[in-house]
Amino acid sequence: MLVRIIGGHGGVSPGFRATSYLIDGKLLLDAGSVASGIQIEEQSNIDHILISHAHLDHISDLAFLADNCFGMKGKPFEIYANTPVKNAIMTHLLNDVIWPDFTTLPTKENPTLRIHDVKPLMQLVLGDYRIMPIPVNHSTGALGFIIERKNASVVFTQDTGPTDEIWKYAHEVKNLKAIFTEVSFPNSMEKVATASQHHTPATMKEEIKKMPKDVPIFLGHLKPNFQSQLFKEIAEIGDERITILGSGDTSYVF
Ligand SMILES: Nc1ncnc2c1ncn2[C@@H]1O[C@@H]2COP(=O)(O)O[C@H]2[C@H]1O
Repeated sequence: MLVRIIGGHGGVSPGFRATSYLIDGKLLLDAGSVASGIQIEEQSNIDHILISHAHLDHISDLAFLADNCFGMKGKPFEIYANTPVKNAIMTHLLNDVIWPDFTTLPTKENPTLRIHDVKPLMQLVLGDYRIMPIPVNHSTGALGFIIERKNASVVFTQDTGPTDEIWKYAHEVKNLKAIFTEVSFPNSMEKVATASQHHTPATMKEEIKKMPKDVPIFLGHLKPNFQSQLFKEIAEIGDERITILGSGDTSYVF
């Protein structure tokens, strides 16, 4: 499984892109930077898109992806989201006011985007991938995913504060190769992190105790304005398994 970090930050600023991870060029995990971060031909090769939650930094590029690839693919981008998240996207983004409803364009029968309901804890099979969507502690309907292909499984919590269920599932997974999760705010901003359901390095240090042992941990969603403080405080966790997602277009093979 090749995981390409198109964008791995918790905000947008020069050098920092919002969350979009591309798996094997075909399966996209969140649409925070897919349109701004990769070429249009690569965008049009994507088959399936998992959306973790409805916050703008995870869905904004659905709009630009649809516009870029309109009429190019010959088939829709198949999007999978929890029902409240799907409803939010349709009501607040693809509502023919903020952006055209690309789930009916160019035609209802053969649209640019098609959004399917994901049921939490019901396994989804998309091509070669088996995907378990698991509720996490973030905004309404937020899901993390455990994705398995052949002999590799990877946990993606996406945005979350301290959470439990996904770690219970992670302990049951065979061939777990990596955990992608988040640290958004420095320790001095723990109140904001708690209010907005995110981690600080201090809360991540506790969270790591719930995770399966000896599995590499990738930390993303750092807020752009707190990079240097976050790098320092994450180093102070003192865990050799940790890699911080950087600003470059980086890929990892599992
Ligand atoms: N209570 C809050 N106080 C300050 N900022 C917040 C609060 N709630 C949400 N936010 C910010 O709004 C952002 C929405 O997207 P995120 O969840 O990535 O990160 C969130 C925070 O950066």
